[in-house]
Amino acid sequence: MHIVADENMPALDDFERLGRVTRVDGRSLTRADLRDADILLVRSVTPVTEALLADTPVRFVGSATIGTDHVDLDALDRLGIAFACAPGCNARAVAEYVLQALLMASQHHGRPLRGSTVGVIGLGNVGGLVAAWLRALDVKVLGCDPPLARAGRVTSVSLDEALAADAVTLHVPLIKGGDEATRHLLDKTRLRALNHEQTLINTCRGPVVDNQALSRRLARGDGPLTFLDVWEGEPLLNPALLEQVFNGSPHVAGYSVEGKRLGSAMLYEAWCRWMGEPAPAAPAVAERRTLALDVEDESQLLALLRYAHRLPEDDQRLRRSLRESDPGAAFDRLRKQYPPRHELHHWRHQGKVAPSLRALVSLLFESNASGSARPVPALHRPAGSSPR
Ligand SMILES: NC(=O)c1ccc[n+]([C@@H]2O[C@H](COP(=O)([O-])OP(=O)(O)OC[C@H]3O[C@@H](n4cnc5c(N)ncnc54)[C@H](O)[C@@H]3O)[C@@H](O)[C@H]2O)c1
Ligand SMILES: O=C(O)[C@H](O)[C@H](O)COP(=O)(O)O
Repeated sequence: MHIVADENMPALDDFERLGRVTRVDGRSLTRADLRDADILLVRSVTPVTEALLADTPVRFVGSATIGTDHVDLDALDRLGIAFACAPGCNARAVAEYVLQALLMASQHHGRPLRGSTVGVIGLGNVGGLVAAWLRALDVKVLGCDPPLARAGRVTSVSLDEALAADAVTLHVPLIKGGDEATRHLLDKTRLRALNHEQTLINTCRGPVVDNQALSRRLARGDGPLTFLDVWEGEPLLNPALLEQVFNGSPHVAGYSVEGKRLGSAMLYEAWCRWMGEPAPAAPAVAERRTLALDVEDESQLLALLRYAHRLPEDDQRLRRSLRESDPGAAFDRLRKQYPPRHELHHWRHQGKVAPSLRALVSLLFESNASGSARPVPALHRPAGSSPR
């Protein structure tokens, strides 16, 4: 068995037991790399197209990501190739990023997060978790998810109602065309309606916000306090826009040690399911070390989140990278060499917690390593195909 895998995927031990693993640069991967490959494992930087896979022996493609806008599922269907991805694998990492951004914004605006309103656009794995954490803090969540509302799974406000909140955070998939398109969901008109008292956070996909229109909006000086983790045109971003945002990062909101490992493990689980083999046992929960910090107010809550990850450091590294001769390569290098960052549930919390923060702090440290909270891989089987 020959497995071709993106060089930025950790924890491929299970696949290594299955056969030979060749590591490749996901951005420059070509069909020639797949001439004798059975399995292809990618991350979000590899466009998975008919041109890449036609006339190769690949029978299974796995993407260790939540987003799948880089994958042409119809082409995989036509070619009879199974596809797996990892919904929810890094949802906690993104939710911690968003919570930290919201607390930074509250400090900047000089008003508490508790009691404010937050528009959460998209209430799936990430948005649903963000909403649950915020409700635990007595934040008024204006959740907007028309597809889930149509399925009767949530109640949804309109997009314009959600955009009127004190802060707005985006968690939709990138859908480039058709009736459900989310490309430029925040266009010139919607961006015009946001003001300097508000906060805008985008951690889903760059093109969900019209970046040119956002830059023009921010240039007027009365736009929202903006946090961008994702950019139109990655790995090249608009340097003027980075200058204008309050905090920028190189598409790393989901880059936790746990999220990346879980992404790889979920693909192996999907492979076993595809092959009709028993699922691997969930890894034993390691003994957790203690994180001793009191959380008696929102500034201490911010300090707690920063014990795990400091958002301003992502921002400083990204701004420095723009001074390099090849900023696109620098953006990718920041992602490849991202310092190990743990999700909070890696530790066991000890310390005084204000009664108003107890519900949230206990959710932040809840383990999802096993049981019903453990995310399940998605496996797409092309009609009539079989693994053997
Ligand atoms: N920056 C990062 O590192 C990072 C990490 C993980 C995920 N992501 C991105 O975040 C996106 C969301 O992740 P998720 O796990 O929550 O995905 P998900 O599929 O679980 O949830 C997406 C939700 O958006 C809803 N939706 C679709 N169109 C909508 C619209 N027009 N308006 C409102 N809601 C709409 C869907 O019904 C769904 O409930 C992913 O698709 C991925 O692109 C980024
Ligand atoms: O969709 C996702 O899961 C994230 O955007 C993912 O973390 C992006 O990281 P990449 O796959 O590009 O390494």
